[in-house]
Amino acid sequence: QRPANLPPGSLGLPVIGQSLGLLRAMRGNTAERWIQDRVDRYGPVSKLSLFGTPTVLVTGPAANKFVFFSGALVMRQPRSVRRILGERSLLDLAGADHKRIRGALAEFLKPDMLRLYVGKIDGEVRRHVDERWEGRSTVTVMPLMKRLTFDIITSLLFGLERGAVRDALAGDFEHVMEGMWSVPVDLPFTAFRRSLRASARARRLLVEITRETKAKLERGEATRSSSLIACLLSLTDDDNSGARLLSEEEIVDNSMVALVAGHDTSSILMTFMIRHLASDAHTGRHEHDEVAKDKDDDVALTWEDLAKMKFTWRVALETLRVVPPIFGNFRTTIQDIEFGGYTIPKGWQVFWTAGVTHMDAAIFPEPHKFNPSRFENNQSSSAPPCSFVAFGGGPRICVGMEFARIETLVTMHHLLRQFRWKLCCKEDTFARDPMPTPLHGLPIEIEHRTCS
Ligand code: HEM
Repeated sequence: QRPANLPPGSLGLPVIGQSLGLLRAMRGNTAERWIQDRVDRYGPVSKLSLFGTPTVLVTGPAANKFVFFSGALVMRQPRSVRRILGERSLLDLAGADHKRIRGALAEFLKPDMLRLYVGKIDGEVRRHVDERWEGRSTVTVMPLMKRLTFDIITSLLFGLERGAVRDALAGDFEHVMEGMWSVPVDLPFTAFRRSLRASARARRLLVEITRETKAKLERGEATRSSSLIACLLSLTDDDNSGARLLSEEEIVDNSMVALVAGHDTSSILMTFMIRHLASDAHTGRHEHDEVAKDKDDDVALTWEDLAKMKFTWRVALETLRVVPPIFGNFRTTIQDIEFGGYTIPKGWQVFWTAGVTHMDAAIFPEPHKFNPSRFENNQSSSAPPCSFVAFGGGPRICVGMEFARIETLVTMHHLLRQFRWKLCCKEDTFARDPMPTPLHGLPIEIEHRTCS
């Protein structure tokens, strides 16, 4: 029996609910408006039905905090995501199981390791600029940034260097994302079918890599810290039997998540930064010229150099505020739970989104104005907790946040030092598919800059 004090709103049509309305709004880039309209109509807590499950939409910092910290909510991906990425990744684990896999990922993303990555990322970015930007008058930013971030993550976390295998995997991952948020019916010509097929090919390759890595570990030719897969293979059960904790399937599922989470988000951040910087108003080129002043051109950036790029990181944070790559995400209740004076029944989804909070004028004055200085002093200290949620929050806050900072700063350094650019399209719009995708992939005209 349903509790009497359910949140206001309607569950809409059976199965479909409001899914098509939301997906249409995302493609038309009016999803923030769509959410705001619901908030205006029903308040910050309302019920609806998304992707086949009754759902409660919650907005605002207090709601974000509730979602990120409540022990009665677990992360559970929509069926489409689970079919594509796998059922056994950390995204669908809770408690100690989640902590253990997250710990393995965090081992590769902790400051000691990140410090070592800067030089390698610098090398990938330089090669990318030489091969794909140099000598051209126009480039299309979004596919280039996707490829760059994919190459960075595969080489650093999976030890997969340039060549035919990496090219094939990159091709598959272009399709993997397509059907992630869709009605999960496997029919010909649908984005969902294309995603499933691409995911199956990518998984076969990851199985091969896992087996090779296992053999290398057994022969003593690799160690736990050789790659993320080696680390996942080295996790053992708590009972000291030395038994491997994760099956091959679990290793592949978690690798799929790391690959998707580790490249698709930061590529969007860089794409939208390049879009904002086209107007030249916020480039902060000066700090990059200062960093370069004391170095030979062919010497790689260091961790210490990145610490001097404070303004550029503020531009990144402001870009993430205005266009958060992750629109929002779902949790599932494991018991009836109270929030905002309403009951959310056990088994319902809770849907948090970033946009409404990021555009709240009470937290971010003049929210439509692009103003990186609002992130001076570590974000405005007067803002309530969980106001800036582009990286989520609580125990599931993005584990790759610092990694994203490093690759973004290295990339922007080389682009800002070497080029000026302007947008080719007069109409400067984007759709969410489900990630923000600028019109035509953001073609820009570039010209070489004479560096000081
Ligand atoms: C600008 C870049 C990035 C953005 C905006 C971003 C955003 C997010 C957000 C919002 C979440 C939390 C989702 C939720 O709580 O519902 C998350 C989680 C996660 N992110 Fe990122 N991310 C970025 C880069 C990365 C990178 C580079 C990696 C890997 C190297 C990564 C790996 C992950 C993983 C594995 C999780 C799941 C953590 C968990 O459930 O414990 N992300 N990210």
